[in-house]
Amino acid sequence: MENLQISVIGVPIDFGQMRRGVDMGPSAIRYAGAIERLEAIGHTVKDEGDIYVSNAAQLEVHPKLRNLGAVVEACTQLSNRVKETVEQKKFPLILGGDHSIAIGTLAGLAHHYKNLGVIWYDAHADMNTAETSPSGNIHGMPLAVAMGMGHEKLTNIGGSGAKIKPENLVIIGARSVDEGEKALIKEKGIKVYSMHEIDRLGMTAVMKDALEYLASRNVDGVHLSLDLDGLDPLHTPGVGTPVPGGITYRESHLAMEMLQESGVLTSAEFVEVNPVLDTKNSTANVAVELMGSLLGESLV
Ligand SMILES: NC(=[NH2+])NCCC[C@H](N)C(=O)O
Ligand SMILES: [Mn+2]
Ligand SMILES: [Mn+2]
Repeated sequence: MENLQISVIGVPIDFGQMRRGVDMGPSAIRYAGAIERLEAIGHTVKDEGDIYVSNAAQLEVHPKLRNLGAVVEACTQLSNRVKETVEQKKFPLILGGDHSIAIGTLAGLAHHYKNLGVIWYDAHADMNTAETSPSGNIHGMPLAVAMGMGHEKLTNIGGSGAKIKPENLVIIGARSVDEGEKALIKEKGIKVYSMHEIDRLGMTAVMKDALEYLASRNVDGVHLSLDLDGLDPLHTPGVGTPVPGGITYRESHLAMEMLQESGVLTSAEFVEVNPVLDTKNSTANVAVELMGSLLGESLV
């Protein structure tokens, strides 16, 4: 296994949704031992600290995009930091924060990767716009924004236009998808492995197929965006929008191990860890354990 230079960037924001506390996610993940765990594998890990997010941020209020200004400000900073990290040939590992931060991550990656593959490990499809969103929560919108859809203050972060191609996206674990999102998935022909495919084919076949699909797209990098609510809330209770019937703990380790084995991963983010809703930091612990598998820890 290749030893990486990993830059850990925390994004302590909870403005992309309504359950306060997910801003403490980066701390919880650090306290669960993320840095030490990755160092033990043999990587060189630099904790770059957190992006500054004012916890009083009511920068711009928008009727259908909750805390728009605060999200734009944090994602703009994150986009710059991710861009710099890639330029320095380091592996960006982003700790959330709610999933709205993926807008910044993908915008930063897009400066370098012109044909990026994205694996979206999530109970949700996160491709609403202000028009389709049932909640107005921006954490349900990052994939739409990255595909170039939505409010221009969001789509212009890190430069205008689309940051990823719909045909380079793979969603794994979906089981709570809104009507507008379903229409968009159909329209764009997006590859989704819902819980149905995971149940039916098993995680081994799903990951094999997903990785072959991305390889066939000739991607120049692969970003993993892992929302802890992709797992079943039995394993990761500390999330704001839990959906029962999710991916198991073992299946998730297998998915991470297969992704590691493929050797294609170029960046990752772990989001939606909310310590206020958690029990004894168990969700942050799972995040760190999955990071271990993702970045090359071996069982024996
Ligand atoms: N990153 C997340 N947990 N997203 C949940 C989104 C839930 C719902 N689809 C919405 O738009 O509000
Ligand atoms: Mn989710
Ligand atoms: Mn999500």
